[in-house]
Amino acid sequence: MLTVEYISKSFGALQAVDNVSFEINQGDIVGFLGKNGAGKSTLMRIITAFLAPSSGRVFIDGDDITKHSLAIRQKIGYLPETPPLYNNMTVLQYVKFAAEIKGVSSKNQKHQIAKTLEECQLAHVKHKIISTLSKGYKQRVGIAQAIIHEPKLLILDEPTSGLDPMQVQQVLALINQQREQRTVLLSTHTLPEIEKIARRILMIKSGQLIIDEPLDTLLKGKVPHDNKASPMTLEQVFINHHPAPTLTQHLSNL
Ligand SMILES: Nc1ncnc2c1ncn2[C@@H]1O[C@H](COP(=O)(O)OP(=O)(O)OP(=O)(O)O)[C@@H](O)[C@H]1O
Repeated sequence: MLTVEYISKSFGALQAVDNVSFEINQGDIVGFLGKNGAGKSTLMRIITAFLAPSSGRVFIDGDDITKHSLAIRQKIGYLPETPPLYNNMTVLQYVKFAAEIKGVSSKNQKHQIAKTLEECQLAHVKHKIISTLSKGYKQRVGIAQAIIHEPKLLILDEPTSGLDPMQVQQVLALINQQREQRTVLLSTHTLPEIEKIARRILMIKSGQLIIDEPLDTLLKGKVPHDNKASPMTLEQVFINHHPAPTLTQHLSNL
C-alpha cells in the first residue's frame, strides 16, 4: 500500500535521507528506528507530502503522492513529533475542528467524533482545555486528530516520546488496536515496547536504510560481520549497528 522509491533529501550540503526504498503492505505495523538525526522525521514528512524530496517518489495504493496530494492526504493520518494541538481549545472542539479540515462529512461527524474519542479514551476529558491535560492525554488527542478521518495509513513520529511508563503502555495499546484497520509506521526510541507490537523493523542510519526485516527474523540474531546467530533483543540489534566510537574516534571528533 505504501511504496517508497529511491528517496533522497538534502538540506544544503547535508544528505538527510540517502536513496531509501521500501514497501509496506496493508495491515503491517512497522517500527522505524534510528539515532537522533538519522533522518526519520524527514522521511516521514516526505511520505506525508509535507516535504518534497530532492529525488525519488512515494506511492500510496499505486498513486504518486505529488500528483494526487489532496486525495492522498485523505488516506494518511499523521502525528508529527510535536503534535499540532490548539492548546486553548477543548478536546471536543479540537477533534471537531480536525474532522472538518480532514473532510469528514457533516452527516458522519457526530458518530465519527464519538467513536474516535472513545477509541482514544478521551470521552471523559472531552470538555477539558487541552493545555490542562497531561502529556499522555495530549498525545492521545494528537492520535485522535490523526485517525478522525479513518485513514488507511497512520504515520506516527515518536508518539511515546517524553511519556511516563504507564502513558507509554496506554499509547502503545492504542496504536496496537489500529492494526485491524490500518497500516502503521511509527518511529520510536522505546525499543522494548516496539518489540511487543511491530511486525517489521526499518532502521535508518545517517540517512541510509540499513535494516528492513521482519521483527522475528531480526531477533533470531545475526551479528554484523559475524556468522554466529543467537537470539537477541531489539536493543541489542540497535547497539550492534551503532557501536560506541573508539577513544581515538571520539577524540578526533572533538
Ligand atoms: N529543515 C531542515 N533544514 C536543515 N536541516 C534539517 C532540516 N530538517 C532536518 N534537518 C537535518 O537533517 C538530519 C535528519 O533530521 P531528522 O529530523 O529527519 O532526524 P530524526 O531521525 O527524525 O531525528 P530525531 O530522532 O532527533 O527526531 C539532521 O541532521 C537534521 O539536523
